Amino acid sequence: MTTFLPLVQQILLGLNSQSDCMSNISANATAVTSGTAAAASTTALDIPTDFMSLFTLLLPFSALRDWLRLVMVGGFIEMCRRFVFGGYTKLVNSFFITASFEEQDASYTWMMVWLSNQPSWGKARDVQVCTNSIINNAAIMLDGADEGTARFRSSRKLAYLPSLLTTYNLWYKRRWMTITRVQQQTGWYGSKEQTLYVTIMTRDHSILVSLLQEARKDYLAAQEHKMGVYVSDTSNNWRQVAYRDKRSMNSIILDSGVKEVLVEDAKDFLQSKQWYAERGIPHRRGYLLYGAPGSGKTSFIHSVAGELGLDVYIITLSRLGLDDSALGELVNALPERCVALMEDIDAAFTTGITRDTIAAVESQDMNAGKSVPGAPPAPTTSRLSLSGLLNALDGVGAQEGRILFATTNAYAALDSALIRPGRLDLHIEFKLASKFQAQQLFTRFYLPSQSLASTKEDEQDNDDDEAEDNSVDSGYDSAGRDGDEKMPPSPVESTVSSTESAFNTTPSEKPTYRGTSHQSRIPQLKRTQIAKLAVRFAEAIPEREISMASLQGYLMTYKTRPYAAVANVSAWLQKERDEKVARDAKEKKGAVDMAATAPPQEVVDSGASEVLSVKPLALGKIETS
Ligand SMILES: Nc1ncnc2c1ncn2[C@@H]1O[C@H](COP(=O)(O)OP(=O)(O)OP(=O)(O)O)[C@@H](O)[C@H]1O
Repeated sequence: MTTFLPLVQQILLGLNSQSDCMSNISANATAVTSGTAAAASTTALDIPTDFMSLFTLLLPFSALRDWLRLVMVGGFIEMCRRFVFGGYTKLVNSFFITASFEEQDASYTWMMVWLSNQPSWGKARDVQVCTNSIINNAAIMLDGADEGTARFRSSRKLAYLPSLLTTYNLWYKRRWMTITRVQQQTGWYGSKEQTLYVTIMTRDHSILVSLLQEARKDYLAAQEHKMGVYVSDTSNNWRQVAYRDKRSMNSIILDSGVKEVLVEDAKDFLQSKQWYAERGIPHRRGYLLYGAPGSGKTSFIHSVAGELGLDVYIITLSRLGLDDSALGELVNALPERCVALMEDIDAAFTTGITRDTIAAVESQDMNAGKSVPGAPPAPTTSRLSLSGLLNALDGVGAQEGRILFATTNAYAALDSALIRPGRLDLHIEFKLASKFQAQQLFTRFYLPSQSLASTKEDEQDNDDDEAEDNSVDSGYDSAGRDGDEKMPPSPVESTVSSTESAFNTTPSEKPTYRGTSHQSRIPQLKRTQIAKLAVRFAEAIPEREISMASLQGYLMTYKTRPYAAVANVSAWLQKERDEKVARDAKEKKGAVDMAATAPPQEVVDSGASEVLSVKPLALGKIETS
């Protein structure tokens, strides 16, 4: 500012003197020529109109010259500075390799797992502490040894994360390495994305490759008993939302052969990439699991994914904002080997209709062979079209190597194009529980945990068959004998405090209880006893009338009382039937009331009946019966 002031002053002074001079000349000329106004106006101030004349006008001012010199010298110095620093940065960078890991990409989690395995990272002095359960599995765990206390309390595990904007120094294969985590606003609903930058001092790319391989290996090792569950967010990116323990295949009880067929088929598919490529067949496989609600479709899919060691990507067709192109993008972004899961695939195109009404329409349709009034409305508000879904499943961009599982409770309502081989190759029906399933469920439910893993018969089982028929649940055999057997198990009621029982009793002494203890109720049954009870339980269960989920729910109320479970099952079944009759009557009445208030409706023509008609069984269809 101080540089400019003298310059401005000089320019103003110069202009004033020029203008004074001009006025004098003008005044003289006026006097000589008797002062015509026209003459005065023609001799106006000579204002420069181009750059050169402006430059010539300004050049005589010394301050301006100094200023120009300053600008040139300053510019030159700045140019040199940039050149030197730019060259230096380039030189330094040429000795480093930098990799960035976006939060929504799986590699970010790999790096977190890898970090958690680095001893030096555990000693970091500036960390972000986090209780997010997903990251917990991928960062330093603080309370891993605290499992015992966590069992009885709602507990969140603690983990260290690299602090934002802090640079950490580590050594990898004797190379210096820095790690920085930054967070940026993405602009969508204020959402933020995190990026991890890893810089390694090396010119050798194989070091980075080996780091990535190591990180992936660590991740897979950590995942051995776990399974990642991903869903798409509003920005249409896949996000890991859960990290679940794998569900054992043995815990799913289906009619014999069903599990084996599907698992063998899926394993064979994963190993046949070359076979598909040689024959020009897209390397994709689709399974449709259909049938009664609560028959184990979802549980089975999770179990299969665990068995195959694949993550599950849940595609929610009814997600807000999901249209054809978004679905296409999502499917294209699936990793090569994964399980994609579309639950209730029928619901994406039938709005305002419940499962029961679909089932009712199905049964009506199957009986009559044609459509009836009250058929489900045509797709209306969904932004997803059937053709969009079909394209996503097998369009050119559809990911190779993925296994698709779709579930539905309304098989007959599905379009034949959707369920044709190539899109959904194998159709498996899940029915209501058979006697066989009920028996297996009972057995698994009451077997002690250690026996669940073993397939061998307990060798000591044979000796106490006699006592079995006269037995009652052990809880009632002791203190709680007089208790109400229909009541679900109650929590521990003891006059002995937990501390007392833990520290003041010797192994020979047993704590004395006044009430009934949950602990004392746990039945100590042999396999043969359980097997006999299971047979009696299954005898009471009608074939294909109750879902496995309902049976499981019933057994849960008799968690530690197998004898009571068997004794009360008939009463429970009767209650279930009565409730169902009441529900059906209520629904029927609702439907009649609706029909009475609705405007007259035309009978749907054969076009609609095509959609609802029962489809011929596609190739590879399996029924669990
Ligand atoms: N065949 C089965 N074997 C073992 N458990 C089962 C079986 N079927 C259902 N269950 C139990 O019932 C519950 C519900 O099962 P699941 O959600 O898998 O049923 P679904 O067929 O997917 O139901 P929906 O069609 O309503 O989604 C789960 O807790 C599961 O453990």
